[in-house]
Amino acid sequence: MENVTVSYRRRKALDDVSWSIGPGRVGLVGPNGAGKSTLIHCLVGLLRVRSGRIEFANSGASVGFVPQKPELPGQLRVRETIEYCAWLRGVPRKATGALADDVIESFALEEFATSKVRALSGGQRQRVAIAAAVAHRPEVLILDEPTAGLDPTQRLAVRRCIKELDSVDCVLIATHLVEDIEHLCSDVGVLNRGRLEFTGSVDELLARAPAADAGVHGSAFEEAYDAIVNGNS
Ligand SMILES: Nc1ncnc2c1ncn2[C@@H]1O[C@H](COP(=O)(O)OP(=O)(O)OP(=O)(O)O)[C@@H](O)[C@H]1O
Repeated sequence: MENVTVSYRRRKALDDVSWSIGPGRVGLVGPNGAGKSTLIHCLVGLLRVRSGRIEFANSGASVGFVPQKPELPGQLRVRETIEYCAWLRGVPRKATGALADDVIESFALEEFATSKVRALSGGQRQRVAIAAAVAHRPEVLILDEPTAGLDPTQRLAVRRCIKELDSVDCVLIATHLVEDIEHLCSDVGVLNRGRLEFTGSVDELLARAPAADAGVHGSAFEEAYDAIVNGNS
């Protein structure tokens, strides 16, 4: 993305953001209201970019998206849901079954495959939402807060699924949880008040942690993040 600015009324939610994202798993962090969802909505086409531009390396790239609160049809069974989502993304009906079986296996969803979505726990539902978003084999996957509100065991299960996404060239993960970034991402962008204040590898971000107090109040990642967002050093 290049020089992307988005305003709601006159207030800038994204302010001249330029970022070359991926390949690999890339994190997007920032405080509440920093503009993370706005940036994601621009990438997936839910918001029209009127100032600046967004381009994918492969111009016909298919993009999968799991929003902050994925809405899945509760009355459908897990396998049907995944097939239905693949079909919605243009997969021919006769090919959806095999693709659903593939993701059900790689996400270890076999035991829920015939359960109705409304009977699933939050973590199970999130895994199904990710499986449904990748069944059509997109090159890019965008996840908005994929582990929010989950208990530690469910969080681990969701992270395991994200790590299984070998076929996806680039996964962008917006999250409040620094552990998600530490465990999943090689690169990270820090958004603050609409401005991209840091982009680089997780190691480069860690190098921003102030030496004093290291590890006393939080992890090195949290200290580095705080130094960037609040100028604390
Ligand atoms: N539809 C809208 N109309 C007006 N202002 C909006 C709208 N959507 C977002 N905003 C404002 O734009 C700014 C960025 O919001 P955004 O939701 O992108 O941030 P965020 O980083 O995703 O926040 P959070 O972490 O709380 O989800 C905020 O100040 C928000 O109040």
